[in-house]
Amino acid sequence: MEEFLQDLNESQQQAVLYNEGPSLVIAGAGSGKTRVLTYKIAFLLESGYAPYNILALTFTNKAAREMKERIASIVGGPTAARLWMGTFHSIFSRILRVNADRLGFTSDFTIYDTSDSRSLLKSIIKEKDLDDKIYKPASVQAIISNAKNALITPQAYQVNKDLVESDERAKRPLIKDIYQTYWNRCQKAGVMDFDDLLLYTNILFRDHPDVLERYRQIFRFILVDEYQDTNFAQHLIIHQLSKGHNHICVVGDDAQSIYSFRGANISNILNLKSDYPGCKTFKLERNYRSTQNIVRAANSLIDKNKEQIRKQVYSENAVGNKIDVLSAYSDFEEGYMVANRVSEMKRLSKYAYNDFVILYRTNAQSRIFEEALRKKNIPYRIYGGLSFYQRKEIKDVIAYFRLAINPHDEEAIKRVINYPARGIGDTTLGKIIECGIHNDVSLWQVIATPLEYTLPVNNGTLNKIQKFKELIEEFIDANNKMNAMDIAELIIRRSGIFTEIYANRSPENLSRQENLQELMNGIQEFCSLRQEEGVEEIALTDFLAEISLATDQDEKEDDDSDKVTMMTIHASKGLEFKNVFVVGLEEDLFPAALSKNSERELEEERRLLYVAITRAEENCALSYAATRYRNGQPTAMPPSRFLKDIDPTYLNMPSELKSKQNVEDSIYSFSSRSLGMYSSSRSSFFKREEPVLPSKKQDLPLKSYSPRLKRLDAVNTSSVSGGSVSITGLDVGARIRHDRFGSGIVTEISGEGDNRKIGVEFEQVGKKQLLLKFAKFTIIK
Ligand SMILES: Nc1ncnc2c1ncn2[C@@H]1O[C@H](COP(=O)(O)OP(=O)(O)OP(=O)(O)O)[C@@H](O)[C@H]1O
Ligand SMILES: [Mg+2]
Repeated sequence: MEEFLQDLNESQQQAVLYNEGPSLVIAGAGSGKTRVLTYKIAFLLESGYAPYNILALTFTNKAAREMKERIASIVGGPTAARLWMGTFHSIFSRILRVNADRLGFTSDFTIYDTSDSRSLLKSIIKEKDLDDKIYKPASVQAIISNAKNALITPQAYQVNKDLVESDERAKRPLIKDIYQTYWNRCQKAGVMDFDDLLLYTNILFRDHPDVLERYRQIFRFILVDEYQDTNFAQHLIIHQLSKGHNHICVVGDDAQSIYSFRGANISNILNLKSDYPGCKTFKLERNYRSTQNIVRAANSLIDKNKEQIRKQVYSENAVGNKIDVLSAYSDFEEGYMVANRVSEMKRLSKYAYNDFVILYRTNAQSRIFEEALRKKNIPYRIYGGLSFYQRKEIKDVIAYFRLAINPHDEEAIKRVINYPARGIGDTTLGKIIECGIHNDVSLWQVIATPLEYTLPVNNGTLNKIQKFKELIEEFIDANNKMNAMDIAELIIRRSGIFTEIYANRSPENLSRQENLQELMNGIQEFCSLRQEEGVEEIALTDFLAEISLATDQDEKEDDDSDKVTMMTIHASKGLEFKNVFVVGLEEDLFPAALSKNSERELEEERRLLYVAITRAEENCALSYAATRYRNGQPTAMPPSRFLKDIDPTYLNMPSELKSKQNVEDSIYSFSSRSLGMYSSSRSSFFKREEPVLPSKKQDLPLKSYSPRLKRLDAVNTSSVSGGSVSITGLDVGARIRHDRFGSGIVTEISGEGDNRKIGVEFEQVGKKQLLLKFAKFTIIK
């Protein structure tokens, strides 16, 4: 047996070694499922599979990168680099680009994020003169998204009796028309939304058997992590691709299925056996992550769910501390309690800030913790929320980027046709849209040839439209000739955004300037990484493809400085931290108010808490507040029913819950007393401040959003760039430290001038060629 398999226990080894047919590893949290998948890939490579014949799908890009690094340390970097490894969306968008013509798209299609899709739906609802209180854009979006994930196209939707009748009962009979219009508009604009990436992949494979056959030949072995959160569209893609060879291994935990609102279907894993006859199941029972108390507490919680595959999970780690239940009078106090604990634990133990995570049910809860941590000077980072690429000034610039690549992109046109202001108002835009619909062409076609489509505007307006058209054409032209960095700068300057944002130094503009700078840093970093690997010309398209598919967890991945992490529980899937705070354990928040009507949804909320608790290695605390500001009002919040689902043997309950014997009693007493207590009996230490409205983005400390900026600064001061300085001590045999690849030994130096390269054998990622002109590293003596 390969030596590296010694890192696994016996049941894990069996799962890795089994190779005679489809297999499923189903096991509780922290039992090494991801580890099994990682080692299985390494094992397949060692047994002769070529890396480009292995497809491995993960839930986030970050997870893919981490897995790749681990595999690289076993089989070497270059081999690991050639694996097909990534999220469903990133892998299948690559495949769609290559085969776009089969679907009536070009390979330059752009991608609508959730807010672009919502904005298009809003326009459509308005154009159709529908009431947006009945046809709520968010609900319509969810219905269309569900339909797409169930592989129901608009044509199929029209004739699907169940769906049509259900819409009629809900007095929204025109959803089917909205869906059809939305579909046509995306096609005209040459864009795909996130759900389309999966839907079109399915259509591609269904309608083009030769393409399916080609990818079946390529993907000789398929592995999927977190299978419990796949939806029907993903499940089917995998099923199609693995048919024939049946070389497939999926891992998952039904108790951690938490994405049903995105169409994830727990039955995909429960019914795997019927889809893959002969599928062999492996169970892993030993948890390596957490203390015994944490594992037992989590087991006792999930035990209350009816729908589940029963599992034994045990830990042989230390018994550990009980889970602390922290009771606060208010959300504000909850923030302080957690912040105080963090500093105390850090002071008393060996912990770094990185060892702490605060997990919440909804993004909005982060503000109160930010405030408390900031006051105590505790550094933190937030994942998710208003992501960097969702900020206005960034979306504006990216809209121009998108137009340089695909001028038909409707949402991008709408966003910037009059930004910065160029006298093309809403009325004119309305006419352009109408004209496009009337002639069945894209907005860009109308803009490019307004006379051909008899756009009803005066000559002054025609002139302005002409100027906008010339601007975009200039960008398209430049995009064909320039690299990503230069075209980005050209766009920012020529579009007028630069003048707009650098017009003055108002605090708002300063923050926008920093964001623009940060965007440029991001592009620069993206380019230098590729250049170091020898890719000379990096196109804007490559950068855009990369950022269009970022997930909540991916955003700040480069920031490895010492900070407390905050994120939603959804984003924490698969991760682990020494100390975990799960906050806001209150009725109507966790479980969420809407989930309380159905047992099924309540079970999903319970699984969510199971996921949260099982992120903890050493300590876990659960907190709740008796009152919370909601919709600008202090609102009484009874403690969550889930607190009583956990076996009290593993909990340190606050005395008020203990004395009442059970939480249920206290649910009632809490609601009646809490408001009075809120104002009268608070200690002065937790002085209440004015209720604060959700913080504006510029209130947030910029640093927590600027890991790239920081990183680049760090690189500039501590390392050398081979192109501009003559480097003494850089010889074959020299030891260097590279910012990203870690340390390694120079094995060769070749080339002249701009083409001068070094070959480096890195400890972690194996051999790499670096172009000296771009490479950034330090020579270690
Ligand atoms: N055989 C083993 N020996 C030592 N450590 C192990 C072993 N198996 C797993 N671990 C460690 O236990 C932790 C949990 O493993 P892993 O993340 O693979 O679990 P998982 O089942 O994927 O968890 P989750 O359900 O949360 O995704 C990791 O830190 C991993 O390195
Ligand atoms: Mg895992």
